[in-house]
Amino acid sequence: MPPLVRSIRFSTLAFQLGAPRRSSSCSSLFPAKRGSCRTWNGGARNARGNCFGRLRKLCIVSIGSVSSGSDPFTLRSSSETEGPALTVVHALRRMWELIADDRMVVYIAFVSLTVAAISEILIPTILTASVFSAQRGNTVAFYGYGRLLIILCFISGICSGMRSGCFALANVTLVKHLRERLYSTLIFQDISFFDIEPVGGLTSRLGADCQRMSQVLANDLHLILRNILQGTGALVNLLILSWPLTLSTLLICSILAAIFLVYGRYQKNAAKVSQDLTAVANQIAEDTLSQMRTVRVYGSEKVEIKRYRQWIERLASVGILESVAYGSWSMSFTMLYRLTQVLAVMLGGISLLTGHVSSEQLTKYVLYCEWMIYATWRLVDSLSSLMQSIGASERVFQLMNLSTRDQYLTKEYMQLHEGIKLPNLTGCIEFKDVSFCYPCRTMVPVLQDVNLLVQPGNVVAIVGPSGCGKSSLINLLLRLYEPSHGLLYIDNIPVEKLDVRWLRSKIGYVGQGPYLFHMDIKSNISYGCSRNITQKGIQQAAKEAGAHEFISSLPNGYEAIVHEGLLSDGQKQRIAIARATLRDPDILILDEATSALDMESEHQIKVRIHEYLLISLNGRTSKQMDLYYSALENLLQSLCRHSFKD
Ligand SMILES: Nc1ncnc2c1ncn2[C@@H]1O[C@H](COP(=O)(O)OP(=O)(O)OP(=O)(O)O)[C@@H](O)[C@H]1O
Repeated sequence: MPPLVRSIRFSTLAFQLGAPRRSSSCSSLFPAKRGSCRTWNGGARNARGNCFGRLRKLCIVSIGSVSSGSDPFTLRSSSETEGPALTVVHALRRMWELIADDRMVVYIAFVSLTVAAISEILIPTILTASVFSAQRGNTVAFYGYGRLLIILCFISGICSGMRSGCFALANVTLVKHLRERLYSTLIFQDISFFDIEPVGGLTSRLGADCQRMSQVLANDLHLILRNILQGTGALVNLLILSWPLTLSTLLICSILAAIFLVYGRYQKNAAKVSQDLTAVANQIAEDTLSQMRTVRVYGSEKVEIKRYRQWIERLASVGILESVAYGSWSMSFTMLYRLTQVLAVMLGGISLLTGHVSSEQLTKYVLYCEWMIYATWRLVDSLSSLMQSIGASERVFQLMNLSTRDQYLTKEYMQLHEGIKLPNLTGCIEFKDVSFCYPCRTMVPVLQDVNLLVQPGNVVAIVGPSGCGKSSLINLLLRLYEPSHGLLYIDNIPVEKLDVRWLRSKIGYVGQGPYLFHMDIKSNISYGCSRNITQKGIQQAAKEAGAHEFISSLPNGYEAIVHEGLLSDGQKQRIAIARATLRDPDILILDEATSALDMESEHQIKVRIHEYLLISLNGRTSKQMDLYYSALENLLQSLCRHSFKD
């Protein structure tokens, strides 16, 4: 039996703008200033004459909240106010937790790093010894040192390779886990979260920010550890050679570290501001590029370029400040680095002249001095890069810290809370004194004291002016939001007690926007359907929604990948209808589901819903059937926007 005509018990809520007057059955449905609405239920028949033109939903993505807090000149980020600043230790601990299953690679990397650093730090000593053994004419020692140098070169080369490879591997794992965890957290967020978080910002966190964080293991951390080891080795050797000379080098290194502390903090803030600004710029670009037709038709290309430029200019301002800071840091570093070399030669030369050190010791000293300052430079450079990565990670961790929506709360985030699953759903829906306002606009009541009863097998059309709250009723029924006050019952059970996934699997929903996923048509039709679906079943659903013909004419038929421009809005809507009916739902919700269809297609859908109802009402008395037909007729007329003009 075709899915569309198979269901026995169902309620249809069909939504269409219409009569702007209050009916007795929903006298308290909407606040007076929002306009009135009418619940069409069985006997109500004259909705048609009172229908008036509809206004489509306008979605404005506000970026003000994201952008205003990001000040490129003081380098203060909006996210600073959202909690205590993330410390390096805390960020590293979080990353360590994320790669819990792949720590072996990191351990191998650490061992390789240590062996490579030790073998490298021995090289100046052996190098000096081999040169001076040659000077003394000690051939045996010279060749011995030579062999040792070759072995050390091999060891350091092999271990360095293993170190870099293993850290890079750990890095790939880290990015994968980061994105996976962040994506899972975002997917399970409350719908109201997406009302306030711009999608462009979130994709930027998933893309650019996670990638920036990946530098932590692959570059920053491994270079930091390597240079700490090499610097410490150089320091020990210097102390053995001459502690007064070492102290002078240490003094310069301390000045370098102090300058870095200031610079590093600045870098961290700059990274955060850059990430925020990039997220806003991405959001604008995404907004504009996805609405290209509107932009072209309204000739607002230049306005859009200006809007985008405004943000990339701010981003560039931050970049300029960062460059100035980096230049100042480089200048200080180079001056101090050269000063160390001069000091080493001057102080070392004086010590040599006074006979405190030998020429061999002085050579070793100069080599280790060079080594130490080089290690300090690489260390602070990597630390500054680490600061940037930590800055970028702050918002990512904030998002990852968001708790999962209550509905889904369980031990493991992928499992759902166990609620009631009824053996049979009759489809009795009741709104009892329901009031509602959206969490992001708590001062604006959308629904007030709504009372509505939909009996099993009934078709109910809710009509009312645009923005009066029809879709909001559906949002509550689908449990996308919770009522601020009152209760919603399905089969006399409060909806919050029902298993949310089970409930949704019983509902077929066709929304206003014909949105399809970027996957093949077959998968789009069977999307979210838990029962076993055959190709035949999919085709049957498509036939009933009037979609089979145009799908078959596509080059790859049901395998064709949906992309922008492949299908018209009406065709997309028919696929969405096929998706809803394929589920064989107990409750079917059509929220302006045929708005993009032509008159003929709409008529076909009308006929099929008619057939669907006939099967549903099988076995009822003729009186009920008559009442039902007349009610259905009115509903279908209100569904058919073309018939309004007749
Ligand atoms: N996600 C949201 N966040 C905040 N307010 C919202 C949201 N969705 C809708 N609203 C507001 O709630 C009110 C009711 O919107 P709703 O979409 O339910 O109206 P509607 O009757 O379905 O309108 P239409 O017929 O134009 O689709 C509107 O004022 C709208 O601005």
